[in-house]
Amino acid sequence: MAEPKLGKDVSLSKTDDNPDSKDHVYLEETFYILTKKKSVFRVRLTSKGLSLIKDTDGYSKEQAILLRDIIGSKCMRSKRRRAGAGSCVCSSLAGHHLKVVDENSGDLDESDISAYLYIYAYVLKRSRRTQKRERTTITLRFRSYDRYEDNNREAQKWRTTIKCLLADSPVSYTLPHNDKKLLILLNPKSGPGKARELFQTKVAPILQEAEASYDLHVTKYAKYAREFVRTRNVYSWRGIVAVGGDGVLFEILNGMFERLDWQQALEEVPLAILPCGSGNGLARTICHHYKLVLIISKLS
Ligand SMILES: Nc1ncnc2c1ncn2[C@@H]1O[C@H](COP(=O)(O)OP(=O)(O)OP(=O)(O)O)[C@@H](O)[C@H]1O
Repeated sequence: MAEPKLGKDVSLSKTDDNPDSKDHVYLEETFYILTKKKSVFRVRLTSKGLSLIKDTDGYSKEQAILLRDIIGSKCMRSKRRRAGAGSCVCSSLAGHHLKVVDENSGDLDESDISAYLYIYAYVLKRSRRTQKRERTTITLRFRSYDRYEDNNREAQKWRTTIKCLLADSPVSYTLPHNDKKLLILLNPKSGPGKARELFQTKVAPILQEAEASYDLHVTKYAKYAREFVRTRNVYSWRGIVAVGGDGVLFEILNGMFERLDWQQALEEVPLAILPCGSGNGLARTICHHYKLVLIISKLS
């Protein structure tokens, strides 16, 4: 059954910044929240990010998710319901327990023709003493059309536009693609020896949401990272990420400087550090210098 234009839902989390409303608007749709039927949301995708405008009784309130906090998005389809499970997908959505699966999963709910767009953001939250990034998922449900394929096309349009904006490439109907992977050099001995676990539990899921593919190399001995960077074709990666303490980044830098093409390599291949050491002094210094927030995640 075809839904009217308003027949779309959005579940969202609050943020405190507002993008400039004069920004270029790429896409705009109206959605409503099923739990609060009178709440109508206009969702805008602008060059600054997502703008969620709630209109109630002539009064309008705007919330925003800045583009710099958005890391990726994914189109999903609802999951086949098991016997005894709730019969209404919409109520699950309202309770944030919507079961969605990948489009090519064999577990699809063929009776739900909606396409769901999940947008992943890590929003900076400041309190008096701490600063942290909070994972936020915005779910947009597309069901204006009576065929899944048409709803999915709409959702894909949003996804492609978000991807183009994130990649800083011209907005088009085709996904921008960067076929280069990240090179991750991880020192399993750094700090309390938890780098591998931290990477798998905290970092890998974020890279997956961002659709950032990577080659992971675990260092086997001291000077492994240095030798690796000195001898490999570093241009085949889009960047090198040190996962460990100061030592592993120091090795990477030394490896770069030992190359004959060190100048070009340093100019073309960005370096990064994911602090997992004991002191992480270098990461702290870099963050302090660039006025960035250093967030050291702990295993729970
Ligand atoms: N597989 C390995 N086995 C033993 N040592 C290694 C291995 N891989 C790397 N190393 C060495 O471990 C040293 C220390 O690593 P790293 O700086 O990452 O951790 P850390 O000293 O605990 O952290 P921090 O410098 O923040 O205190 C590095 O200089 C590196 O040469």
